[in-house]
Amino acid sequence: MPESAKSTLVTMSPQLLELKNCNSFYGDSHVLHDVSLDIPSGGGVALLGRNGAGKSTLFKSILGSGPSVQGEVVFEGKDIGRRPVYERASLGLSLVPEDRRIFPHISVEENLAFAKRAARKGVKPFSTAEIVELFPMLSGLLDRRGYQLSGGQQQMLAVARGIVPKPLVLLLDEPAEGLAPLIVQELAEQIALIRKRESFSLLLAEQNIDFARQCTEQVYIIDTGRIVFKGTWDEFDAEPDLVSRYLAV
Ligand SMILES: Nc1ncnc2c1ncn2[C@@H]1O[C@H](COP(=O)(O)OP(=O)(O)OP(=O)(O)O)[C@@H](O)[C@H]1O
Repeated sequence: MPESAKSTLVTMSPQLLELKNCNSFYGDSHVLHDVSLDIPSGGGVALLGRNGAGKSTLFKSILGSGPSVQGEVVFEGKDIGRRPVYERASLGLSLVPEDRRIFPHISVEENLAFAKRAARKGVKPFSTAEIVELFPMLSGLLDRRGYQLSGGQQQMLAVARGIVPKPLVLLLDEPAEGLAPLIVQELAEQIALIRKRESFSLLLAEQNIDFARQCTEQVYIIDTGRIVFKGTWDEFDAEPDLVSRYLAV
């Protein structure tokens, strides 16, 4: 291998998305403190933390959709921290927010069709048939309007909509919140399966540890706006007091 190629390999980052020493503020309120987080290409990362710990603020800091951020948001090696939210989304970042935000007065099929507009240039989004194959729960619901769906069906639709544009990074903010255990299990299996078939990266904010474990390989814990743990699930399990210290309600 030529020397120049070797040095490129050495300096190339294996991370697709990185937050580097980010401090985020709502006005005078300092919410994220020196947060650094890496999402490897094709990797799955869970972000665990109690209510108010800063999970949604971290997502908004990645997308540039709320707090003011000091520090770097690096995507494919470039600092995108000064770019507007629509430009960051068009790079392949897809957020499924905590409140789902599906359109209540149009059909499931129309909700999915709408999401195709978020596909990157040159990328063919998933067709409705492909999405139904990935999310069998949505078959038979295509004509229903958003408001006619149960909470679990709405969440499936929200996650499906996030996947339609074939993102490079899917950002899922507490998708299991408020769902019945059976639906949570189905959602976990779908996400794990889709991750195996499609090679996108995942950042998953959750309070449901079992759900997060099924969908990801790495774990971060955030507490009062600071990252207090980073490791694999095995490393997480080796420190059982993490749960009582940072995650118990
Ligand atoms: N728009 C805002 N203006 C001011 N403070 C905010 C705003 N949004 C969130 N906060 C505060 O920032 C802190 C972190 O909130 P954040 O929503 O990021 O937490 P979270 O971990 O996502 O929790 P939850 O699951 O309850 O949404 C909290 O103290 C919250 O009150």
